[in-house]
Amino acid sequence: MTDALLELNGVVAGYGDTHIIRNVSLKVSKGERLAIVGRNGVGKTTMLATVMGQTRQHAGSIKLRGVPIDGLQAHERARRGIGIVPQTRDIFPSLSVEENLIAGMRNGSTLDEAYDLFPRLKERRFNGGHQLSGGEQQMLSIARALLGGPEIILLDEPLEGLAPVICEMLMGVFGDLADKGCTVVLVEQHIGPALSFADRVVALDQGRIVFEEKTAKLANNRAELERYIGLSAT
Ligand SMILES: Nc1ncnc2c1ncn2[C@@H]1O[C@H](COP(=O)(O)OP(=O)(O)OP(=O)(O)O)[C@@H](O)[C@H]1O
Repeated sequence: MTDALLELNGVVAGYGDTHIIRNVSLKVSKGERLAIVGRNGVGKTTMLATVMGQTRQHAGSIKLRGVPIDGLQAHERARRGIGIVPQTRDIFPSLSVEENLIAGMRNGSTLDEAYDLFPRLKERRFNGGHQLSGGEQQMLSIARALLGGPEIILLDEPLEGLAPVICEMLMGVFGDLADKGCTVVLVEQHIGPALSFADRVVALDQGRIVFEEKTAKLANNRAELERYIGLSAT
């Protein structure tokens, strides 16, 4: 038995024969808010994709609630409770907002859940995905993932390219989700919001975890974290 909701042990993964994720071991507890940070190209997206079963896993194991999920297809992992909001958002441009949402529905979820969360999507429900602003597309991608009823949600740079007011609103939504017991893994370049949101931060460099700390205890080693991410943590 394990108290980790998600557990990676010695995971090596990449695309084809390449090794991008190198010997990563990480436990994520139920209800935890985890931030994953790191410079461009260090493997953050690949790590989330590996959890989702979208890369080639060369070694190690991934468990959800103590049960190995290695070898499962992405849709099977989704059915077991892992949701992802990819950096590319991956909405269907030719479908309406409502059709995009219906594509993500599972477990008796309703459209109203999405519309209560993002009233803007209700106003735009008959518009095509391609007609949405960047912020609306991100709302749609998040709402669609949530309609799958995930127990853990992986968010890949959800604030990228969005106006500050939208970023603030989305961070509020992620906070509410976590307060309701959903485990949230947030990959973020905006280190300030990531650290205010998270209970724990992990930094990646060249596919390895090089730093791990509870955010409440960061005061003493924040400079070390900043060295790894190469950004001012503001
Ligand atoms: N589909 C792919 N096929 C082959 N290599 C890939 C693929 N996607 C990413 N890579 C490579 O994997 C490495 C890690 O990329 P990844 O996107 O995981 O990094 P990241 O930390 O998320 O970067 P960013 O912050 O820019 O999104 C990079 O060298 C990238 O070129």
